[in-house]
Amino acid sequence: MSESSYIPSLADLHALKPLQQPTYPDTAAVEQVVAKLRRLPPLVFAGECDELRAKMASVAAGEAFLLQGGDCAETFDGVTADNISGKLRVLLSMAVVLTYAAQVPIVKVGRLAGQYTKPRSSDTETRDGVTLPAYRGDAVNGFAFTPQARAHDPQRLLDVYNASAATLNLSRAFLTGGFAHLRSVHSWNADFVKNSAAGQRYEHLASEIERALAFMVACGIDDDVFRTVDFYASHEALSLEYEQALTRIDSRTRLPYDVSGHFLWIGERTRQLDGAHVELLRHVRNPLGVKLGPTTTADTALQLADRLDPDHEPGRITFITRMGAGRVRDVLPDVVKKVTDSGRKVAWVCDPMHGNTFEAANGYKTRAFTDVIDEVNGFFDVHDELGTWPGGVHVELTGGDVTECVGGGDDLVEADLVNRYETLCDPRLNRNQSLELAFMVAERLTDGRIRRANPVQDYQPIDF
Ligand SMILES: O=C[C@H](O)[C@H](O)COP(=O)(O)O
Ligand SMILES: C=C(OP(=O)(O)O)C(=O)O
Ligand SMILES: [Mn+2]
Repeated sequence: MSESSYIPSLADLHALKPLQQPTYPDTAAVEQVVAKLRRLPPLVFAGECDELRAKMASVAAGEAFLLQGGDCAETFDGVTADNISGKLRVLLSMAVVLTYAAQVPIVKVGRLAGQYTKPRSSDTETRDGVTLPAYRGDAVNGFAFTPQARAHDPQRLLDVYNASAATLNLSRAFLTGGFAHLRSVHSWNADFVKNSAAGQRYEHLASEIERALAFMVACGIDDDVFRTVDFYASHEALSLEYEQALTRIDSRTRLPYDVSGHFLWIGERTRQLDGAHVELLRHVRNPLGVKLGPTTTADTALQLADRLDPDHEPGRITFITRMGAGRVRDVLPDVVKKVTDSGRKVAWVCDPMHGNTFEAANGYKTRAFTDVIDEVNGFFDVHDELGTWPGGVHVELTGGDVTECVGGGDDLVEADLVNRYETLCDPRLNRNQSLELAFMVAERLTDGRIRRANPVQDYQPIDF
């Protein structure tokens, strides 16, 4: 743990030649925006970040499971009540499936209220012979394919702050105001999934929960303890201007926290050991994620852990592995084994999305649900084999009925992608596919729990 109040300056960070940054033409305008951001109040309370770090320590210790999900790229237009409640609904229903079926405490973290900046494979995009800057998320530029929209505009960082504040405000209101009450477990299911196999499975489980709650109430137990849930916000800490301006000294501890979100992660493309993103985040006290792709070596993971968490603080580091379905079984074992053998207890989380993207024949960027499931199975297999804890999943999803990933119960095919392809960056699981994933993960967790409880007996997986 860094016990110092030191916060690297933006000039020092830029001297490290950060990757994936916007090119702002007007430096005075950037300075003005940063000065405004510095005056704005924190979006989250540092004490909440400590609370989440303690929960992530339970994940690392094998006593809880992380569910982290939301859009690949949030958009300013997407800050609507329907959209926000849709994402919360799907996350709450997934969490209830995991908690009830697998009987493991679930740490719930949204990819929201700050997920506005995207690293890209290419700096430019070409359409019909016209080349413009690539879309880098609403924090940087607009999606419309015009030179005006694609120009990098620092004023957008203030819009990110406002959109994130509105999203957090409504999320907190929903989650503490009754929307998340376990009594509402049926109402989180959307009409369009009620008739699907996953939707019906969910309805069945929701009815069981309702009966259990009614039983408790009849026994004289107040079910008000189920009225609210703990929920946290996370995003990739990519924009140095935004993240540095929102890094503040906490009045309780006198230590720096990045108060733009509770949990921040460093992306696969910006996790260089001596890079600016590692430099900024190693000085903040938030729980941190680091994405690890298929080229990661155990040494790299260990060096990152040493740099970001020199004191081996419980809950500080989460490695979010995204190796791809075809690589996870080859690459992950050595990384997990060597990190574990070093005595480190990190949280291991599977992102089954980013290693499984491909372009469909009709040009849409998509992912196959079978690959997503295959990577999650590979992740569980590797941890089962090593006796380590598969600590969570990190998923790009939405509450809507979109058609962005192929496969799943509705058997979406490439020709369906055109119907509701709404993401501005990567394809997300729709609500139905997300629920199916939750049931699959719950089965793996249940199998593991039974195996641990009865190590020498044969067992029949429970059908719920
Ligand atoms: O969300 C992750 C990245 O920003 C995204 O996968 C990059 O996509 P690209 O390869 O289309 O640039
Ligand atoms: C950019 C992302 O992932 P990665 O860094 O793993 O490519 C992301 O999670 O949106
Ligand atoms: Mn993505």
